[in-house]
Parts: sequence; structure tokens; C-alpha cells
Amino acid sequence: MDSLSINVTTVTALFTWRAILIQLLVATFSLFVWRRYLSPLADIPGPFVASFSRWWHIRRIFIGDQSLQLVALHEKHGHFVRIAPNEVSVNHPDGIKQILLQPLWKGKWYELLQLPDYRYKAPMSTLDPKKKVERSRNLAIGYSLSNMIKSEDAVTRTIEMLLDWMDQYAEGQKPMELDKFFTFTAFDVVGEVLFSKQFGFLQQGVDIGNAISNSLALNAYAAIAGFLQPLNLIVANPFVTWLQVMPMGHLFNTTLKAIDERQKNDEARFDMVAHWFKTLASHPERMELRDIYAQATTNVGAGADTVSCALQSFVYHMIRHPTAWQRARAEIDATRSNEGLCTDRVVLFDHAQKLPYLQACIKEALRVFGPVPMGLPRVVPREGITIGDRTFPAGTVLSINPWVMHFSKEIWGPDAHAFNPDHWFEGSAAAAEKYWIPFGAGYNSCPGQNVTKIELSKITATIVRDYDIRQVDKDQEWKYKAYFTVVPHSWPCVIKKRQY
Ligand code: HEM
Repeated sequence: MDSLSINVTTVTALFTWRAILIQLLVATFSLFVWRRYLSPLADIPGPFVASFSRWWHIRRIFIGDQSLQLVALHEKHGHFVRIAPNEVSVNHPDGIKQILLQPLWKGKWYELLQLPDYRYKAPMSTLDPKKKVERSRNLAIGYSLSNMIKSEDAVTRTIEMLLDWMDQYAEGQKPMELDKFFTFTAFDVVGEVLFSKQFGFLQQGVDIGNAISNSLALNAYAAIAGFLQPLNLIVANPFVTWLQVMPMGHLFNTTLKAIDERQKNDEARFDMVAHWFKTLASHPERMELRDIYAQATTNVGAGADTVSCALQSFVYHMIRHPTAWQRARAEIDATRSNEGLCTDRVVLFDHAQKLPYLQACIKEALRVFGPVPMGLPRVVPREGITIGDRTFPAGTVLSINPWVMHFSKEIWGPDAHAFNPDHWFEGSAAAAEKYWIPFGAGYNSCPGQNVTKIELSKITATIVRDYDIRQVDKDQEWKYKAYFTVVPHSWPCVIKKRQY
């Protein structure tokens, strides 16, 4: 045999099935050894599988208990837990300052939020901090408190529809699934503030076109598929968008249709999209129509489940703590009789803000059951990041999970897991505030905070003042799955209207 035929034989041998299999096994084993034993993160504790694969995390998201698992892991291992080969969950008290409050690139996971496909870029799906801030600047005016307050009457009318349903259930003495009605309300409020039109859930009292079930499917999909980018390219592209077969396509089309109708509606208020269209008209070089569609879709995706969860957490925990309910009610009654406030059928935002105990209860509800139970991932820059006595090299993904932060006994004391509104009046309350991150923190924090505060303050004050609520089965725990957001269900209630 000459040398040429030996080489050909060798190359051919390399490509037999057996050889390919062996090479794959060697490569996989080498990757495993490197990730598990040689990586700079090798000594960070965490689940064994997570040290060499993302599957531990994906499985926990799929099961729906990622947040509780992470809380337990931090209690066992301390400030740093390795949750994937290149990702570390952090609950060090300096973590928020060093990670969320810095202009760091976001983890690649966020790209999944280009809804319904890569042509639609919103600030949330923009990883580069500079570009993200530029995009947000075009849209920020729509979220300002002064503009949100202009929508208060529309929000009030929507809440009145919720109250009509509550009155109806109270009269009929039928169990009410508050979880569904809170979600209906949250969706309809988003519709009102965004494009001056409710989606119609409260009017019909049903999940029209399974939109809410679809939103749950999108939520589960987003949480997992963000880690499987190639899969995302197959299921989220312009062709699939056109086919309208994916949940994000449905969400997008509903939003698009609503914006188009709004543009023809002469009675539309100067709502959120009106502000964005105004910016587009005066600065066409800064943004395009697709940005408006993308941001409106993000709002519908991010602004309804979260508020429903917050409302549910408030009522669920308050009825388990009747003393807190009575104290909040006494505060409202006193404000009513002493100052003549809180007398409207739906309490005004301005009045609800003057109720410190009620506000503490809202904050506590958002602390013990935050609507976002997933870590917020950021990428360590070239110069590395030092947190406590640990330095993380460039490229490591560090994430802060609101649940983990909110359950830290180091920060909130030994009863960190308990619902206790007095957390907000104790000595360290002001200091603890900086660790309260249901809305995230820093340049990526939630722009929907103002409308959320208006909605939560008005609804909770009105309900506490006017209704007595108990669960059909007081020992029944609600059910939920912690995906990107968490929306509990299955805790039907009996509603009674308060007699004055
Ligand atoms: C209790 C209610 C809410 C909670 C707890 C909440 C929480 C959050 C969190 C944790 C983030 C992500 C921060 C990050 O990536 O670091 C976020 C982003 C966002 N939220 Fe909210 N949210 C709520 C309500 C709303 C509402 C009502 C709207 C809109 C009307 C909204 C619109 C958005 C948008 C557009 C983003 C993306 C922000 C960006 O990256 O530019 N949210 N929210």
C-alpha cells in the first residue's frame, strides 16, 4: 500500500459509524470533565447535573418549582449556587448592586422575548445595555406616572366591572374563582391603558378564544425555550408567525388587531400607544412601527399575569391572616370617617396611597409570592465581577432570582418565609427596601410599575373595605407552576358583601 491509500483508509476509518460514536463519546466526556472539574466555577456548589448541563434547570422549570428549589439550595449552600455549567444564582446582599444595578449585557435567554419572531425587537429582548436604553427612551413617556394617572377613570370603570361580578357571586352565594376574574381584570386594564379598549374578558366573564390559556402556554414556552435557541429559530420565524400556530403568534395578532382598531377609533384616549405614535411621528429616525408592535405585545405578555398574581397573593395571604385584613380595614374606615377619603365605590389611587398599612400588605404580598419567580441573568464583563470574596470571570452568567432574594433570612430575618406586613415597619425596613425586587432593579426594571401600583392600590383597598372573603375549603392550598411568571389557580372563594 502506498502512503496515499493509507491516508484514505485512515480518513475513511474516522468516518465509520463506530468511529463517529467513539469520537462523540470522547468529546462529550471531555466536555463533562472540563465543566464539572476544571471550569473556574467547578467549586461552586449546586445540583450535580447542573454542573455540566442546563437540564437540571429546564427540568425544574418544567415541573414548575424552580423558585422553591433555588430557595432551598441557597439555604443549604449559601450565596452562590451553580444552576447551569455557566450560570450562577446569587443571593449575596451585594448581588443586586453588582449585577442588576450595573449596565451589564443581559443573558442570551432574553432573546427569546423577540415576539413573535426576530424581526420584532423590544427593549426587553435587547441584550446590549446601550441599545436597550436607547429603545426604552422612545417608549418611556407612555409609562410615566402622570400619564398613567390620566387613565385612572378608565381603570376605575374596569374595576367596577370586577365588582359587579363579585356582587353577583355574593348574591348568588356561589363559589367564585377569583384567580380567573383577577386575570380578566388585569388583561382588560392593560387593554385600557395601552390602546383605550378592554379585551372584553370582564364583559363576557370567560376566557375569550382561550387567550389566557394561550398566555400560560407562552409563559411556559418562553421560560424553557430561551435556553434552547436553535429550537426557537424553528418555531419562531416569520413563516410560523404568518401561520399563526404558536401562542406568541396569537398574542401578537390580538395585540396588532387592537392597535389597528385603535388607530381608527376617534374616541381613543391619549393612551400609551398614542405617546409612542407621537414619538414615531416626530423621530422616525429613532424608531419604527415594528417597535410599537413589539412593545405592545411585551406589555400584554408581561402586564396581565403578573398583576393577577399580585392580586391573588394579596387576597390569599390576607384571608389566611385575618388580623392583617381587619387592621387594613380599620385603617381605611378611620381614613374614611376622619378625613372623608376612600368613599368612592372604587377607592381613588390618591386615597389608597395614604394607607400605610394597606401598602405594607401589598408589598409583603409581592415579597412572599413575587410574580416573577425566575432568575434575571446578566453577563460578567471583560474585567470580571467580585461579589463578597468571590471573583467571577468574564462571560459567566450571574442571575438574581427575586424569590431567592425575598426569602433570604440574612436580609429579612428568621421569619423571611412568613407573610408579615410588619416587616415593613420594623427597624430595618428602610434598609430592606433595596432588596425588594419584584419588579427587578436598575436599567431593566419593570416600566409597568406605575400602572401596577394604581391597579393594586385601588382594587385591594376597595375589596378589603367592602367584602368578606373566605376559601370554600380553608385548608386547600392554591396550585401554581413557576415558569417565567407564576399565576396561581384552584382556590375558589365564597364572597360576602360587607353590610354597613
Ligand atoms: C405586579 C406586577 C408586575 C411585576 C411584578 C412585574 C415584574 C417585572 C420584571 C421582574 C421584569 C423584568 C426585569 C428584568 O428583566 O430585569 C419586568 C419587565 C417588564 N414589565 Fe413588568 N411587572 C409587572 C407589571 C407590568 C405591567 C402592568 C406592565 C405593562 C403595562 C409591565 C410591563 C413590563 C415590560 C414592558 C417589561 C420589559 C422591560 C424592559 O426590559 O424594558 N409589567 N416586569
